[in-house]
Amino acid sequence: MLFHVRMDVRIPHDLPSKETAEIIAREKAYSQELQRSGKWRHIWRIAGEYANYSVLDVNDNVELHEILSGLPLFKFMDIEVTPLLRHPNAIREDDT
Ligand SMILES: O=C(O)C[C@H]1C=CC(=O)O1
Repeated sequence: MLFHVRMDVRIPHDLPSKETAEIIAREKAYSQELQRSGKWRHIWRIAGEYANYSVLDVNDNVELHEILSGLPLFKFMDIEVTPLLRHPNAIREDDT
């Protein structure tokens, strides 16, 4: 199942910089591992914002929730999820 996910990151300004750097490093490792596994298909920076658009390919809503709630930055994010399905006019065969 494909999901489009928007993540807006709002790290409190008073979080110590060492802690911020450590969370961001863990976030990178976590998302890159999921990208390597194929579960996290796309991640795009939204120009001018500390936010991203991502496409995740997961088994079900439960797995999506587990992945998103496991993000090291989860508690500092606003997340918006949109379920996707194949468009009837799509011509790419390898993109279900
Ligand atoms: O958009 C961001 O920078 C937050 C984030 C979510 C996954 C990731 O690798 O970075």
